[in-house]
Amino acid sequence: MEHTLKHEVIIDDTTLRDGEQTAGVVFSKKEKIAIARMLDSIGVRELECGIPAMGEDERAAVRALVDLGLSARLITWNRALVADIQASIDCGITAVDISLSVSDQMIAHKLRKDRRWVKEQLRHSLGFAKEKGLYVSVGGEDSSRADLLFLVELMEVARDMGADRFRFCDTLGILDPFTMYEKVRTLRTAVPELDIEVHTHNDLGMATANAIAGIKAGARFVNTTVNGLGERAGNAALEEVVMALKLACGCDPGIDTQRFHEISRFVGRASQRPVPPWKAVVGERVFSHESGLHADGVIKNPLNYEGFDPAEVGLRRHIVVGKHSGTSGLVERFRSMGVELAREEAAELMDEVRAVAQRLKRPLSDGDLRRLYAAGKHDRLAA
Ligand SMILES: CC(=O)SCCNC(=O)CCNC(=O)[C@H](O)C(C)(C)COP(=O)(O)OP(=O)(O)OC[C@H]1O[C@@H](n2cnc3c(N)ncnc32)[C@H](O)[C@@H]1OP(=O)(O)O
Ligand SMILES: O=C(O)CCC(=O)C(=O)O
Repeated sequence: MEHTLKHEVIIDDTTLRDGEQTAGVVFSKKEKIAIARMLDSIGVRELECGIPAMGEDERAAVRALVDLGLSARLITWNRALVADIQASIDCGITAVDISLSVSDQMIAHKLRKDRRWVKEQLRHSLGFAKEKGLYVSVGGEDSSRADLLFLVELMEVARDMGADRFRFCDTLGILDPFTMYEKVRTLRTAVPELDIEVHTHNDLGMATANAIAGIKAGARFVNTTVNGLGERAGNAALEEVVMALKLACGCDPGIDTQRFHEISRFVGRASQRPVPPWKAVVGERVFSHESGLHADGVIKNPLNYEGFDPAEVGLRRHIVVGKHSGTSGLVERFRSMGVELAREEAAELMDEVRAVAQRLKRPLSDGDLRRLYAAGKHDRLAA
């Protein structure tokens, strides 16, 4: 496996399509516009923005997004049906994902067709889309369970008919990164003329890892959603994929990450799926340090215990005082409250700090600390 990325990576964010498919989530048109503007402004180059076949409300939202004149390319999701594609065209859309189930499981038991039908339907719908001058991603739903030779056949049809890329979907989120790498690499080698897009789900907690594996195997496009929203356990999170590309793969996809926290909070509210404080990259508390040795290390030099500067994603560092604290963390926390505490004084307070944290089952607030300090001072005066 190659460890450094040599090719460009384009983020196609599908918060407004797969993200909104999270069971129970609905974005208003206004929220869709705000999300699209935010993603566009931070440099996301492509937005999968809806499904015009759904009806008039969805079409109105897609049209409104088209009217924004964003820099990002807008792409819609379509079944391999001329009517779906026409509905996208009617919204002013010039790029479409044409989706077909490609695993034998789904071909037989969902579409209730056979491989020949899938190939024919691809030819028919892709032919229509190209005739209309559209940019096309051919979406292979359930690619991860499909026969690779059949995928190669479909990709060859797609390539020969002028498709712009093939979307390899781990629809059920069942792959591990090593298998993902091998499958995408095989397809990339077999049909090098057709770009690959990877779409991963988080059912086994590997959406981001699989997205990165697909990119490392040669995929040029990657799907993400803000906060990892999406069907079931969600998709690869935008903030995770971008930071992993930058920090673990040495590849900058050109995104201004400083607004990640703000965008995450907005999408959390709009989706009514609040972001857990421990959510990787954007969780409110992922730069909180309580453990004595960690707090000491991070105070001396943040790089000791932080892989990147919290400000890079719009967050702040917190020194938390609680059951696992040590003297350095306590001194630093008092300093931030305007109280200069000698190390010895802090050491004397430690037992009480632990006891309070243990009793309350939570970290100590500024108020708790002031009370402890005042009581300690009183004791010291009395002694
Ligand atoms: C993996 C994914 O996330 S793919 C994206 C899926 N997203 C969504 O489903 C959200 C939006 N969906 C909808 O609003 C509706 O399902 C619509 C408008 C697409 C279709 O609605 P309806 O016509 O009422 O049908 P329904 O929802 O029951 O869809 C099932 C039909 O679509 C067919 N179908 C499913 N996928 C495809 C495909 N890729 N290409 C062609 N037909 C397909 C099924 O075979 C079935 O056809 P049948 O009734 O002849 O058996
Ligand atoms: O484009 C496609 O075929 C489907 C994309 C998708 O949402 C999935 O497979 O999970």
